[in-house]
Amino acid sequence: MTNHQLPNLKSVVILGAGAWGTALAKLAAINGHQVHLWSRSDFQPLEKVLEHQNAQIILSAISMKGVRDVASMVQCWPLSPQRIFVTATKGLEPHTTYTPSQIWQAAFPDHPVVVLSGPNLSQEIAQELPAATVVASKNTNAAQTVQLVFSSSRFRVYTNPDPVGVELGGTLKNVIAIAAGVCDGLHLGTNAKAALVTRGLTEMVRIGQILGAKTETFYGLSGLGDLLATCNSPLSRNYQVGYQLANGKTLQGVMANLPGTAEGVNTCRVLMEIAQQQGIAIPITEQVYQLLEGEVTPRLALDKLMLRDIKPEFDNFPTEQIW
Ligand SMILES: NC(=O)C1=CN([C@@H]2O[C@H](COP(=O)(O)OP(=O)(O)OC[C@H]3O[C@@H](n4cnc5c(N)ncnc54)[C@H](O)[C@@H]3O)[C@@H](O)[C@H]2O)C=CC1
Ligand SMILES: O=C(CO)COP(=O)(O)O
Repeated sequence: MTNHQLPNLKSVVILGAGAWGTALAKLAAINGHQVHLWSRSDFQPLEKVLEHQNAQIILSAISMKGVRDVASMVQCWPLSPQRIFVTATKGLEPHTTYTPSQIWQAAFPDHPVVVLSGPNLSQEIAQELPAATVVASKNTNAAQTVQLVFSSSRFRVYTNPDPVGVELGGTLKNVIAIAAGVCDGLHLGTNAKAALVTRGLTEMVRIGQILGAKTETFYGLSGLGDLLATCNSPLSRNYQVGYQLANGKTLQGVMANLPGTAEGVNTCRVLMEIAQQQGIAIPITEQVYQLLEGEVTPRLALDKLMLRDIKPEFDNFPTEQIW
């Protein structure tokens, strides 16, 4: 499929007019689609927007803390099952440990749900710098429809059949990005950063396997790709949290001045719940958690990671096949 087909223009409602919702609205509008960007401060109530707009695609770029409330609000309005939901949120719900797409799918069991996630720092996309992303769904037609809506010469969109894996890549890397910010804030060097990001990816795969993701997905754009972008850019709010903590700021002080949402802070807490329930080792996440809770200093967190028991690099390495 190419994105040079005759335009099949859609009506798109984007929920959440933060940095990411606004950038995505611009991408769809540039392609000629009819876009309504809704936020809770909109002069029109949500039900009026859904009624008047007759949206074929409803995309949520709401931060994690608001997803369930907004999904409940949308549920109050009758929608035919052809309407496609797209979720672009990168987070996990506390206690239920649901991903955003699981919340949308539970609220709308008869509708296709598509996850949109990738290395997509919104400021770069708003400047029309080139980027790529992934749209993932169990419903291939729905994923391809969303692919066409957003694809352009500036935004390359791939499909993927593993929505949980794509969603978790974007969510789990936020915690590693906080650690990467600490690493840079402490000026630990390139070797340390490479080790941290690589072991971070191992940790993401380990959690993903427990939560039903396909391992291969973590080596694609929505996993490794987003990990590299977020761990290497001061544009990332999660990276900024770590960087500023390493420079002696308090979490409260950092969060008060942060432009927008750093989902990694809450995701880290949810991951600790999952690790305790499932008995899996997530040492980097654990140190980020202790740092966020004020239980360790950045330097002590580093020492605790470096002085863990020595072990093989991989848990189940098939040595006989290698030698
Ligand atoms: N900014 C970025 O570069 C990217 C962000 N994301 C993800 O997209 C999500 C949103 O991020 P941003 O737009 O940057 O955050 P933001 O903080 O700029 O915007 C969040 C939006 O959610 C809305 N919201 C929160 N709770 C709500 C509620 N209860 N009811 C109605 N609206 C509510 C806010 O009003 C705001 O419009 C996050 O999960 C983030 O991880 C994903 C890719 C890129
Ligand atoms: O997810 C993002 C880039 O893909 C945005 O990262 P931050 O939320 O850390 O700014």
